[in-house]
Amino acid sequence: MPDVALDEALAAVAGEQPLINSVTNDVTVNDVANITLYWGGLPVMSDDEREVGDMVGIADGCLLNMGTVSESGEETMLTAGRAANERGVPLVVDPVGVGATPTRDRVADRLVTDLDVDVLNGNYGEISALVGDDAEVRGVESVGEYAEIAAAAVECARKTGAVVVASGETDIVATEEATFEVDAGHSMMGAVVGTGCMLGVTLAVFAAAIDDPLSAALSGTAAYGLAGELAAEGAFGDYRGPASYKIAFLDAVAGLADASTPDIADRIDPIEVR
Ligand SMILES: Nc1ncnc2c1ncn2[C@@H]1O[C@H](COP(=O)(O)OP(=O)(O)OP(=O)(O)O)[C@@H](O)[C@H]1O
Ligand SMILES: Cc1ncsc1CCO
Ligand SMILES: [Mg+2]
Repeated sequence: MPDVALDEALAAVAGEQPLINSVTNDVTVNDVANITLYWGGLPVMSDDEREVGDMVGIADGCLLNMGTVSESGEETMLTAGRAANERGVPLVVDPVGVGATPTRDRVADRLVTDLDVDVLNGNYGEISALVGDDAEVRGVESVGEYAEIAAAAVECARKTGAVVVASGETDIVATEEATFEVDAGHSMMGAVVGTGCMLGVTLAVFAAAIDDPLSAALSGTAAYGLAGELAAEGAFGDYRGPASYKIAFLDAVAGLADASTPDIADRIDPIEVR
């Protein structure tokens, strides 16, 4: 098992205060910025082709989220990703909606082929689609059954060289060599648009502060789920539905370091994948 203590991970983030450049979608950009700050990082959203390489060059982490990608945005993401690779800046890719349309399939393929991706996150449908498994992605939503999701995540790790986080009721974290189930989170997280996008930038924050991408992915995924649970328990105020839950969840992220939380190691189980 890699090293995954929650207090150490949060202290590493606080110590680093990593600057994260997110090239992300127009839908959840503000949530992605705020959660970066609430973890203890610094957000910037440069997405101008002329500037983005320089900004990523001085950043500590980079997120590429193709949720509303355009023709020019595709080139901007590749420029940002190449700058990250050249400068050794940890790179996270969220191939939002891959599997839904041929355009998204092509963009996602370019991102994972042309770039060295450190951590790749997507919902079950997206991870399955990336490796050519049967997947039902309607717009950006994963629908359908994914009995083989762990095998798909391992195949995706093999194909991309990234640490893969397949999000859903149980999150799967996979490398070519090892696979883990992360049992943290709450069903309310699935009722809020953008929890996958915010997981992506969370992984960038943790990867910027923790050298080993697998430790970063495991601790980031588990910490994120714990915040979701604390919010659902009402530890950050009562919620009345998904909109107020989102606020409580963001407060839980900001307050996680000071909250009394169970450690994350017992939420992470190595699993065998055929
Ligand atoms: N039923 C559930 N139980 C526990 N956690 C959940 C559940 N549904 C979603 N989550 C959590 O919510 C987060 C987002 O996962 P999800 O797979 O819904 O992302 P997504 O489809 O990419 O979201 P979006 O496109 O809205 O950003 C993950 O951390 C996941 O663990
Ligand atoms: C709804 C939606 N459409 C494109 S990106 C996005 C945000 C959630 O992935
Ligand atoms: Mg998503």
